[in-house]
Amino acid sequence: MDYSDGMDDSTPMFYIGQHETKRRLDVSPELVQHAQDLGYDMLTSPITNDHFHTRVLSLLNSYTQSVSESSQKQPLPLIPALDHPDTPLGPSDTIGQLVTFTSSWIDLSSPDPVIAHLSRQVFHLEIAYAAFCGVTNVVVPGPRLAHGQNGVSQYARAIKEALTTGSYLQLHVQVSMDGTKTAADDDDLGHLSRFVRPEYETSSHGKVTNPWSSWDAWNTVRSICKYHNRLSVVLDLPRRLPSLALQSRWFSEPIRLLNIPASSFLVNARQSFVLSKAHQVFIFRYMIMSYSTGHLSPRTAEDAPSPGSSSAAPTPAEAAQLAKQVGKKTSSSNDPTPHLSYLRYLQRNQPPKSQIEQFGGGFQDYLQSPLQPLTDNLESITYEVFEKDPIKYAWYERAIAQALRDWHSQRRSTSSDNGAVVIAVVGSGRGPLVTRALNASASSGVPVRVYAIEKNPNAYVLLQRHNVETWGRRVTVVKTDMRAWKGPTQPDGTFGKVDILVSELLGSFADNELSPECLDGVQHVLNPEHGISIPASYTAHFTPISTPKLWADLYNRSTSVDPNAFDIPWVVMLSQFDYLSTEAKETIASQQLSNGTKMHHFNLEAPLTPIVETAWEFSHPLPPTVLAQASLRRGGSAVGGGGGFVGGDGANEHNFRHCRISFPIQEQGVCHGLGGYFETVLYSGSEGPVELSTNPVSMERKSKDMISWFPILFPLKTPIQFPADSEVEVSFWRQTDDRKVWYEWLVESYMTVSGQRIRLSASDLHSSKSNGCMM
Ligand SMILES: C[S@@+](CC[C@H](N)C(=O)[O-])C[C@H]1O[C@@H](n2cnc3c(N)ncnc32)[C@H](O)[C@@H]1O
Repeated sequence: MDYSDGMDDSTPMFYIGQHETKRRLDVSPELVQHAQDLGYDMLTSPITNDHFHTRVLSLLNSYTQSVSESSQKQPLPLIPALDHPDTPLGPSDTIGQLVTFTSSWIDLSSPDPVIAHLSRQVFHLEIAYAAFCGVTNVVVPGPRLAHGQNGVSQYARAIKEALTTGSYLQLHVQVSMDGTKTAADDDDLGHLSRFVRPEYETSSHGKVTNPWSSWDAWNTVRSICKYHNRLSVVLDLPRRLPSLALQSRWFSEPIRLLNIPASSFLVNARQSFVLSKAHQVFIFRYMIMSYSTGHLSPRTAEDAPSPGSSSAAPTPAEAAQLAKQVGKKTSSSNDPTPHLSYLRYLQRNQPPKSQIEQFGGGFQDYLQSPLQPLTDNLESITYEVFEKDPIKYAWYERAIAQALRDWHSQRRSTSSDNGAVVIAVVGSGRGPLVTRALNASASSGVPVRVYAIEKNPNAYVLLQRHNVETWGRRVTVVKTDMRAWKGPTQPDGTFGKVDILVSELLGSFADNELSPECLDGVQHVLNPEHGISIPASYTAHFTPISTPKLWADLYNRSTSVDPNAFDIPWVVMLSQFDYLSTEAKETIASQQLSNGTKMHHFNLEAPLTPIVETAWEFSHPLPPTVLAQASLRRGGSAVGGGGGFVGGDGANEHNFRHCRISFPIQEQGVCHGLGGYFETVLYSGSEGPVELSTNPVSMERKSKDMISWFPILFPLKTPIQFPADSEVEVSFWRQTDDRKVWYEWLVESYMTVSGQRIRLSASDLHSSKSNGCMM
């Protein structure tokens, strides 16, 4: 089968994945087996059938009649318990292979109290029976958006109540990606909304046109349900996908199932069902995410399940029909499951994973407390992971080699007696940067004398071993805190100076592993005339993000094991999240279809660029005056060094930082925290800068495929909700006393109305002081 051909805009011929309510077809284990023989993983089934539906309608009819005949107030109708003919389901060994649906003809968000009351009863009867049978997956049609916010809250309340039933039920709220019609909006004759009394009628037949309305509704539902971990989304993919901003927002949500209606498929010139390029890109991204977040259990490429698509799961009636056809399957044109075959084709032809996706497999959205290499001694395995980075060490080698070449060409004097440039790798770990310094010397032809300084006594053993086995005893290994090192010991017992200080003490937010404090403390060994530091400078960057998944994780921690969870900056490979502030609105591109028509979609070639701002910068070496003042405050002498690390109040004042930055917000959203990144200039000389970056805006350009650092998350205890076209203002502090360094952060939301700037809401002032880094 060839899916790659030009696409046609004609309407597909048949539908799959509609859950069956009209017929009573019991979900037997044989039927489930048939579906699996056809290559499906799951089967969809309604929880109740039209027998039950008819019973409820007749109850409503008799109630309406009795109200019209009697002048007295009638008690609200009560639906009796389910009867055996009301449901195709029963407990069985195969119940786990079902995706079940609650009735789409009820209206939990109805403004009419009678309809709402009946709907709630139907819903709770169905949920209770599904839980009793051992069902795990229940799809609930989303709220009717035309009923407005009140209807959504009412709907959310019912969902919250349902979540207390059965501790294994996963409730999936079915919403359309772009606010268009969903199953809940069906207006067939049996829908309860047809029976709404005139005084409660809303514009429910009016079209909801805001594409963000279903995301808004979902946001309300999950907020009211406190980000419950058994509550997720079934997303209906329309034929034309909405803006990339809205798509990207959905990616940050817990999507468990994609529903791809047959009407969203195109037919190509070879009469095969295919999806548009935009759909393919969306599905590929979803596939990566589903596997990485454990939504789907990965299998081998050949027999991997369809991508969580309820479209790929047939109904009992379809499975029975397809089971009859399967024997006839001889050629591709006779394929009884063409949509499923196409999804499996996409699955086999996914784009290759990036370095970071390969390396980070299993780490996506996994919260880790930041390393504190100054206080703690790292284990060998941690160093081993660093050393796998294909970029970081190569870039350091480039930087050192360039510095040596410049040194040589500028005929600078050196701090050694034999003209060799003195290099000290401070915080050398197991020694990879020492090896790179020696390589740089060899490649540039500039002789060096190398010192390896490390305070971790265990890593020190390996450094000594390397020196004997690999470096030919060319390196002087010293076990000490770099701040206590007095410099290279000279033959006369005095201490010499260093020409180039090489260090890698950077954390995910640049300075969070106390690189500034350590480098200040060792700067006294650096040649004051022309000594250089690699890195020369580093900057911390951040941007507001939405990350419901991580917020839910932190909320659970904060209510159980870790009450401070929201006051800790977490290192995390951000995966299921959305940038809230992006460069200007996206552009529209059009694709010419083979029948001549044009299909418009948001420009996939120009993805949205986040706005990531610089919080602050640190440069090394410090100007001598700043260092002298700090040293005096510390109680040491203004010249020389080793005056002790921890001193009087204000000794580290020069490493205090503060910023207040405003981010434009294009679309409505919820901020759950700040994503933090860094950039560093290792060396900038006659050949231009050598830089590393984890900043999403520059990482591709500066250090593509670097894997050593994940971003850092500064979370917010109370998510900040804001409207479209507003502003988020972030205040950030790097605080320090004479013992510790920590961060404080505050997020506020503003909107300008008729020229007046209004403060809408604000987060708590968060502080990581109790978890700060000891100096
Ligand atoms: C992030 S690791 C980098 C190790 C190695 N340079 C690499 O790139 O693989 C930082 C190293 O610096 C060491 N370190 C941190 N603070 C130090 C200090 N004040 N004095 C000496 N070593 C320090 C840690 O023990 C650790 O080995």
